[in-house]
Amino acid sequence: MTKSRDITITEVALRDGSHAIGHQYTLEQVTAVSKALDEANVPYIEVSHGDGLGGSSQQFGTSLTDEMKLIEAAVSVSKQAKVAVLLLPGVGTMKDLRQAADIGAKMARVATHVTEADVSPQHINLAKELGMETVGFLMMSHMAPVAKLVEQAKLMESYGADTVYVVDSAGALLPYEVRERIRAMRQELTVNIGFHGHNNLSLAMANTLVAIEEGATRIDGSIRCLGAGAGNTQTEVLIAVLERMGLNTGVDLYKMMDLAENIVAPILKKPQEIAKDSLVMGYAGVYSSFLLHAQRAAKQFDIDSRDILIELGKRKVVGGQEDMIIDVASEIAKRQKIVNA
Ligand SMILES: CC[C@H](O)CC(=O)C(=O)O
Ligand SMILES: [Mn+2]
Repeated sequence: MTKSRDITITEVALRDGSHAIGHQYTLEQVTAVSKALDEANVPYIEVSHGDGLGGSSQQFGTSLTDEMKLIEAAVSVSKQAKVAVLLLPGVGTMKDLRQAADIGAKMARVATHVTEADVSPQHINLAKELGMETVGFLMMSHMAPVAKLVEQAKLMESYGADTVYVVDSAGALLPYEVRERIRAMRQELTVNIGFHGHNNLSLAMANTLVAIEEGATRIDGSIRCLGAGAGNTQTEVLIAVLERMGLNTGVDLYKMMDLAENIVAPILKKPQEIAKDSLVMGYAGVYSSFLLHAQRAAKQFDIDSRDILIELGKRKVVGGQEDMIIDVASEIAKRQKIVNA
């Protein structure tokens, strides 16, 4: 019999990692990764477009493969793992959620900007009606003070979320900021608390451990750091660290290392690292999913991608405002032309 898990891992490479590869997952890749994750006893595998169900578009990036086909493939090879989907109300629809449930997704993670939990009740309710486990996912958590975050988390709890996540979308939170957020949520909420980090400031692991110390039991990771920006907390490393701490995830470390090395590494065009742009994202508090968009815009306008990211951070641009990246790039280019004239 499997020992009960102290920490429940959701592997997000097949969703968050979609940003890192321009949403170009193939059916073969998703099948191979899901099968190996299932065999390693990972309990939840998230599969969707990087921006969640319905994200495939010019604005966010067009998927190579229909995400429903990818979800179906993951479900078909998962014997014990449950497949999760992400949904941003306004991007994904009720119809998308029904279809995902029909083909076997068992968990719905309903994501909103940290101050906009009130757009999530219909989707959380529908997920519950469909018999799915529900998660409220408060993105860009660094942008709200602790009291506001707790207020929004309580709203999601009141709508029926089984778990509420602090999501450090920009990889901008410092360990003490994670501590105060998770501690306050633990005091005020009765549901599970989760943490989703990004490694732009090399703090994803430290932040995850602080979150666990303060009572988070649901943790996201991406194998080989295959996530947006510099990636997420690296799942196989986290499993090793938690084992050293005497915390059981139920996940097989050797199988995860083999999967990372043999199947996931070849998917990455180059190894994940904290390069200048991802570092600036953490520093300036910019959405990790903006990375490739900003790099493309920098090329188009022949300017420094860091200038775009710094300006996006100043303007507090949030998910869904990807069109601002081009606006900002074109303004910077014009300004620079005038200065250099
Ligand atoms: C745009 C959705 C986003 O990638 C969700 C997420 O993983 C995050 O905010 O970190
Ligand atoms: Mn993320």
